[in-house]
Amino acid sequence: MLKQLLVFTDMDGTLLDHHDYSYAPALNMLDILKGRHIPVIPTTSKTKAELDSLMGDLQLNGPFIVENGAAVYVPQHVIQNQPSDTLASEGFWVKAFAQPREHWLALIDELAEEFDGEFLQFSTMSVQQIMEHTGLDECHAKLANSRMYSEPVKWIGTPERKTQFVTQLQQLGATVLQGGRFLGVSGNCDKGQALQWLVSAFQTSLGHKATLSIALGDSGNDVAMLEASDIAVRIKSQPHAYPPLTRTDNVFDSTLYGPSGWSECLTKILINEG
Ligand SMILES: O=C(O)[C@@H](COP(=O)(O)O)O[C@H]1O[C@H](CO)[C@@H](O)[C@H](O)[C@H]1O
Repeated sequence: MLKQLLVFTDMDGTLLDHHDYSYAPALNMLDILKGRHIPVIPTTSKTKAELDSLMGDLQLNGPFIVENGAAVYVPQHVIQNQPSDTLASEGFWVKAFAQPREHWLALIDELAEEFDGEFLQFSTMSVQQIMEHTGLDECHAKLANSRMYSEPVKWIGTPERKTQFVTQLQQLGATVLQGGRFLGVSGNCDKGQALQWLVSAFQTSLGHKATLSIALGDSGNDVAMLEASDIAVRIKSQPHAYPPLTRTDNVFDSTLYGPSGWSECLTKILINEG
């Protein structure tokens, strides 16, 4: 194989089942990718704390992208020379793209009165409420609320008011991305910018060897990385339609849901790419 394949994968609804967060149907493909030294790079709205736990479960030890592209974590054993614009922290090179969570909480507060009773947000929800709205257990609900750069918002008002809420947040300088369950409120960052930064860091560290990036996702917050990758895979979702893309080349749509669709499409791509 001439090119280094890189797999950027969304978590909820993609590698993990939307409802029970199982990745069992993807285990065989994860093994195949590991055997072929193809990095699987979680690219998610989840937090560093959640990823610290999930990376071990998935037996992954490479880079990952958190909070909808707000930060990229690259283990120092993967890329030895420090990429520019990164900080060194606990064995990682960390590239941050967004301001801290407190900044976005203050913006949301500015709209709290006008949209009173129309949304919930992690920072004011109890652990029990986060568990109810996510289906996560207590430990994982706490990890999900251990955020550095972004705030998940659960919209409970009408679709029209939601559009007004999002527009006002954008006017205040926020980027708002729709996940499977929540709106992610953060800065000028997305999974696509983070993917591009990491591909470039890999290329530099590999002596400018060609790469082939494959992105897999199911929701609105995956659109930027699906547009930015060499190959885009849209994973079929029970709660919503495939995310709309402007590109039409090198796009695969899974016929199966979540991690089953993930394995289905990667099997086809690996056959094509040899
Ligand atoms: O917005 C959502 O529905 C998900 C989306 O996560 P992905 O970007 O699909 O991995 O993320 C939020 O909810 C998860 C639990 O359902 C939490 O684990 C995440 O921290 C939170 O951002």
